[in-house]
Amino acid sequence: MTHTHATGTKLSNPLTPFALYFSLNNGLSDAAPSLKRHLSKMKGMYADDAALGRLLEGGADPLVYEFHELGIPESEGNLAFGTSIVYPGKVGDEYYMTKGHFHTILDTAEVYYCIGGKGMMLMENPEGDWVVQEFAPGKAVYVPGRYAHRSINTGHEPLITFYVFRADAGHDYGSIETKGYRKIVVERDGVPAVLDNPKWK
Ligand SMILES: O=P(O)(O)OC[C@H]1O[C@H](O)[C@H](O)[C@@H](O)[C@@H]1O
Ligand SMILES: [Fe+2]
Repeated sequence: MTHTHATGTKLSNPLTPFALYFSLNNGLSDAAPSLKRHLSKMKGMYADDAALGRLLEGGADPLVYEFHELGIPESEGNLAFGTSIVYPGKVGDEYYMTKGHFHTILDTAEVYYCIGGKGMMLMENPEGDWVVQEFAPGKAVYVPGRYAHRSINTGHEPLITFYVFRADAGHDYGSIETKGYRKIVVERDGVPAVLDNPKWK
C-alpha cells in the first residue's frame, strides 16, 4: 500500500514513508512554506552594528536566509531534514550568514550537503576549538556533536544546502546571541578572510 504524506500539515508519529522535492535550482520546496530570517532579526549578530543599521534605513529589511523545517516530530528515532538558503550579501564587510546554534542535546551531529553556491560552515565547540569548512556544490560537511554551526555565503549566488540531524536535538541560540562566535568571516581584498570577532566575550 502506498501513502503520500501531506507535508506542511501536522506530521505525527508513527510516520509513514513520504517523499518530496527540493529544487536543485533555488533550494525551495513547494511542499511546505519556508521560515525566513530578515536582517532585522539579526541585530547584534554582525560585528558592524552601524552597517546593519544603515541597511535597515528607510524600512528596508532584506531577506538574509530561509530554510525548510518540515515539522517532523522531535523524537529520538526521527531525522529532521530540509534545505537552507543563505542569500548573497554583506553587512559592512561581513558576509550574510545564519544565526548559528548549538544543539540543545549538545552531543548530536548534523550533516550538510551543498547543492549550490559557495560559502563556509563556521564551527566551534565550548572547549574553544573552531573549524571552518568550505561549501561548494557536491560537498558534504559533517558537523560533529558539541560544535555550534553557522552557514556563511561568501559568493554571489544563493548558498543552498540540504541538512539532516536527529529530530530531538533542539536549537540552543543562547550563548551565540550573548557571546557571539570566536571568529567572523569577512571580505578582505575581494576574498574571504577568517578574523577574530572583535565583539566576542
Ligand atoms: O537556526 P539557524 O542557526 O538560524 O539556522 C537556520 C536553520 O539552518 C539549517 O537549516 C539547520 O539545519 C536548521 O536546523 C536551522 O534552524
Ligand atoms: Fe543544527
